[in-house]
Amino acid sequence: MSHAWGYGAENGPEKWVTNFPIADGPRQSPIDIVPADASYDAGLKPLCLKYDAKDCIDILNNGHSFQVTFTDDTDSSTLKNGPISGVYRLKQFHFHWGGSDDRGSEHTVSGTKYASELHLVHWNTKYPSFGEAASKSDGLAVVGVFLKIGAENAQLQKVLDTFDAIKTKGSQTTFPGFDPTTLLPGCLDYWTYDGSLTTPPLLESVTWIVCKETISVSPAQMASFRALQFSGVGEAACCMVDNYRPPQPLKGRAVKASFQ
Ligand SMILES: CN(C)c1nnc([C@H](N)S(N)(=O)=O)s1
Ligand SMILES: [Zn+2]
Repeated sequence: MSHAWGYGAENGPEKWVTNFPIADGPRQSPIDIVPADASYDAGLKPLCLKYDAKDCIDILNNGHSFQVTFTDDTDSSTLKNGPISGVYRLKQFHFHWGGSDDRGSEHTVSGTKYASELHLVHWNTKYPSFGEAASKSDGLAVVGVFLKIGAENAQLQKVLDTFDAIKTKGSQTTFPGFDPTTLLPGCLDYWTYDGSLTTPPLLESVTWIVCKETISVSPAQMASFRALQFSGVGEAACCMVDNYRPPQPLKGRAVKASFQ
């Protein structure tokens, strides 16, 4: 790959293996979730997500997506229970989306693609930092939520209202006091499996927790996502669309369901 990774024909998901050979590893993400093949596990606990809006710091266009970053030096915004042991701290959340409403999610459900997918990224506090945790098989836990085209999402709109300030790569603005709980579906039934980061370095350190229930997003709101740019100031403008990795081979992994 001649330059940094991205989602274009020259540097996109099919090319990542050149610089990141783990792209062909045994526990890559995302995957196609087939509910009929998922086994109900009565031992799976309900998710315990407790977030403090005071931990929300800023929002950044990182050239691949936009991310909302949280202070993670205390256990005030955490994920517990579910399929994990111990306490995982919220680091950031971000989204993936398509160039049109018929695609954009990373995980799919029996082949169904959603318009977007929210990822809430957490790290295991048995390790001293996110960076340390990211290299451990039980280091990270990402909660995924599908965005389905429908009614306008008023809570999501609070995030979209910052977009004029983060249009181009590297731009950021303060974003205090946002509670990501408001982006979660009412029902927290989930599928879970052992996987990886879905962008380079594709580290195989993620316990994926994908919610069965979707949240809504309107077509107009999706158009706002697509007005963001992969490109930086002074570069040829390139709309931020199709920033998703397609499903990867399951390679014998089990997908468990927290519900019957
Ligand atoms: C360093 N962090 C927080 C992340 N690195 N890669 C991430 C991927 N975008 S994902 N989709 O969360 O695996 S998130
Ligand atoms: Zn992601």
